[in-house]
Amino acid sequence: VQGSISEPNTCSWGPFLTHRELTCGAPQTKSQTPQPSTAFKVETPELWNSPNERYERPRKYKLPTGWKGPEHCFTDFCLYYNPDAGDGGMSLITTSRNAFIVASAVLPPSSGVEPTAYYEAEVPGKGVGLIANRTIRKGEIIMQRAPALLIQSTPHIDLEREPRERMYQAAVDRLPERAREGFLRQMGETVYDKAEKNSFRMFVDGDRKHSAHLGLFPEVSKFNHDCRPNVHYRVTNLTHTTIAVRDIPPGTELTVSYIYTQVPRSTRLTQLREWGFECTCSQCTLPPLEAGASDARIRQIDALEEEIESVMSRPGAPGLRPEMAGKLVELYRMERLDAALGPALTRAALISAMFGREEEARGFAREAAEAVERETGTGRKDAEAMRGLAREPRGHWAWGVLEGRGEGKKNGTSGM
Ligand SMILES: C[S@@+](CC[C@H](N)C(=O)[O-])C[C@H]1O[C@@H](n2cnc3c(N)ncnc32)[C@H](O)[C@@H]1O
Repeated sequence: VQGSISEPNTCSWGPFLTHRELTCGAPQTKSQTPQPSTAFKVETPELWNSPNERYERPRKYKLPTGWKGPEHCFTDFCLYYNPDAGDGGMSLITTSRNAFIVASAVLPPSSGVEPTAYYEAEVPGKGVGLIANRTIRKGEIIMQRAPALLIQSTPHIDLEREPRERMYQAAVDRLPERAREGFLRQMGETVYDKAEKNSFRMFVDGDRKHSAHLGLFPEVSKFNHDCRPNVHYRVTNLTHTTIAVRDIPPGTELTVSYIYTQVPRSTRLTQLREWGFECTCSQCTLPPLEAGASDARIRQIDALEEEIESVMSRPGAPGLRPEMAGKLVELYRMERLDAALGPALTRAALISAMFGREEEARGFAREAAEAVERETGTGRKDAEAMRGLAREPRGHWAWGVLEGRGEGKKNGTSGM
């Protein structure tokens, strides 16, 4: 599973990392527009005191008290560990610089809903999964966790099997008992296999060399995949956060998406096969007629987003129509793409504001702020901008710039 310490949405849709796909979030570019801050930049501002700090000359990386290592080195990569770090112990296989960054980071304490809000159970066709024990409300944080194990991608890919297994085994052995047991309960035969099947991609040092890591969060790894998940996850500042994107009734499985899902079913199935399993989620197993209708909606979403993007990039946005806003959001909702609503609601709010449709603009903007925050974390500029629009649409830069145009012109004629 993926994510980055920094840009919250970076990679945060494709879940478990494989070395087949090391480019951060490659397939997701499209869905991220129009929020520039969620583009696939790999930045980790939260871990540095000043923007320049990460460019300072290398220094001696003296690890804070409690950290041990280096051990079991392979070229630049060694094992470091601290039984008191994170949520109950952390092991790192990385460079001394990265170990310093991670060891010095101040992580939020583990949090989320009470442990009895969900339970583990066998889910037909998927292995073990997580089931809601009570209604989990949209917006509730289910788990916020630090990694138990971080492995830099280079040794994961380059190291030969035997020394790698020894190094990984040592990293797991250094974890306190609870974290070690959690790690070993993850799906997979060997330690390497478990890392392959259960890790999230993370970047500890922006776009610098050796920044990419596999992050293992044993509790989080019990979420199964669904192409229309009811839980969104993000990886920011070394922390993995899962959050409900709709109300989840008791007895329902909690799911995240391992891939970018706004593609036709056949593409999703192929990607998940590469991943090593045949997807049995409700969307993948739809009868042919419904699967066809779903694919058609995905194509419609694509076409509409492209059209909106294209017309909005031209002066006066010729061809933009107010009804495009509601149509886009409606398609997302019909497809149950609740985990990816932020950009669509943001677009809808802006279009409504441009045409001076106050109530619509306020409504979309309010929802957009919540969705963007769920998807990218709190304190983001995009969410703040949407809150501003919801509060005071008439004060927004987009307000009324296309007012009086487009009403009744349903077929793309701009009237400009
Ligand atoms: C990270 S683990 C999820 C937890 C796992 N089910 C377990 O028992 O520990 C990922 C694995 O779960 C299974 N899985 C997850 N989602 C699935 C789905 N939608 N359809 C079929 N198998 C799924 C696959 O075997 C996949 O490799």
